[in-house]
Amino acid sequence: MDKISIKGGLRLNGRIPISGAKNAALPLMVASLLTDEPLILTNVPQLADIVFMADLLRSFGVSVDWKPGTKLGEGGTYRLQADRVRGSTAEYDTVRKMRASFFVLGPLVTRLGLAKVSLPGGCAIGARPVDLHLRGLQAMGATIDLAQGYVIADAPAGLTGGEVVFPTVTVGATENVLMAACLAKGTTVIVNAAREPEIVDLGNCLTAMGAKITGLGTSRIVVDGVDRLHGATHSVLPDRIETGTYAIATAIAGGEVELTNTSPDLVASLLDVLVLVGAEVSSTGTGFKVARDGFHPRSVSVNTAPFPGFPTDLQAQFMALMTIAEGSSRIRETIFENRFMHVPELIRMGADIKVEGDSAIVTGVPKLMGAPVMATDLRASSSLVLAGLAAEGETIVNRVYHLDRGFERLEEKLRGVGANIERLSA
Ligand SMILES: CC(=O)N[C@H]1[C@@H](OP(=O)(O)OP(=O)(O)OC[C@H]2O[C@@H](n3ccc(=O)[nH]c3=O)[C@H](O)[C@@H]2O)O[C@H](CO)[C@@H](O)[C@@H]1O
Ligand SMILES: C=C(OP(=O)(O)O)C(=O)O
Repeated sequence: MDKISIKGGLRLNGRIPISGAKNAALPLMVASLLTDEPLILTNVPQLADIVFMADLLRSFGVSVDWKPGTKLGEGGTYRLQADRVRGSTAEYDTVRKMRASFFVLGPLVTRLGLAKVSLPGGCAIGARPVDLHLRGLQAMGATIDLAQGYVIADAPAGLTGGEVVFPTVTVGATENVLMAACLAKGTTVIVNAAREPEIVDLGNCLTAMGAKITGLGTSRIVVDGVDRLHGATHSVLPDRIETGTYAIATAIAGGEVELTNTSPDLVASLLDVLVLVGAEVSSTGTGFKVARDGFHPRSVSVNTAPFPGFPTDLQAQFMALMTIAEGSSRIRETIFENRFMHVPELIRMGADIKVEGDSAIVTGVPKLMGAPVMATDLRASSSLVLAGLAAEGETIVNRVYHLDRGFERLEEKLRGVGANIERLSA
């Protein structure tokens, strides 16, 4: 299994081009199931999860062709065409590896009247139930049965619009219901919808495919069903989690880095906090710059929250920064109940962190020390890379396959701004 070695202590300087968002690209690829015409997606990042999704869609008879981008940060182009959909079962082995596989449930049942998708099960960051996905589709007339670990959604005469009220903000269930509603008969109203930029991106693509959607980016989305959708070309929005991760990398290592092909608006909640930490942030034509020069970061407390709040997917990376800040911070995780798996690993590097219920109390130490570490999920792994940038000596991050799920050419991007980082192939 590959490992990543980081020799810490170097400041970062230069430019990092940001890739397309994994969490936008995955549901956008699934949206191809809603039409028999080609859906062309550009700025698609080259990641393990994208390859999984392409394989899953191929298993349903979708033709998937792609060509990679040529430059660092330039995404690939995917052409997906679901004119001969032949299957409607997403097997356990695929859904287990990648939870976004569950997003096919709504599109398959609305297009074919039947879908069978494995329950995803728990994962490293929490139980992650799918009850709200199912309740949403039931509100649109689907019959849901559970058998041998599979969800069977049945709507032989198609779905009908309804009111879907989410008691909790859920990105995935909003996406599942949004896609299903496009081909349902009548109007669907999604109440307490997620407002994440990835939902807006998906909605914009569906609109380009002929869907009738209003309220994107608000907590009330209204979809008037249409008989059919057509093909479209859509560019995947920049990855705000990758953007935020490299912004924090600059704050932890010091130096000045410009993040291009992105927008400060996507990570406004993080940038507000980084300014309090002591970083300088300034917009540029194609993104923004982050700089931290000559002084220690200050401690700032954060609570994770749905967009536009502080993203749970940046919590681990921000915690790495707080381990070397002056003073103490409280980092409260409100979205997932078990998203502190990075804490013991950061402690192995010399951090002072105590977990109290849903919060981690981080007291800054003068320096971290390199160590062999390993994380059990994607963003936790990236937090260990960031800690390694600031640590004295060598950090070896094991289980690199987590990082490959969500960070395109991470070593190359960090090396390009002066980090001493390399992949050690097994
Ligand atoms: C592929 C993708 O886009 N993944 C993102 C998506 O995950 P995902 O879509 O799985 O996360 P959700 O927004 O659905 O989860 C939010 C909360 O709702 C709960 N919940 C969710 C569904 C459900 O049926 N029942 C239920 O109780 C979850 O357990 C969690 O506590 O949003 C998360 C929250 O921003 C991010 O961390 C993930 O990176
Ligand atoms: C948690 C994430 O992904 P997933 O929802 O696929 O587990 C993530 O992207 O940080």
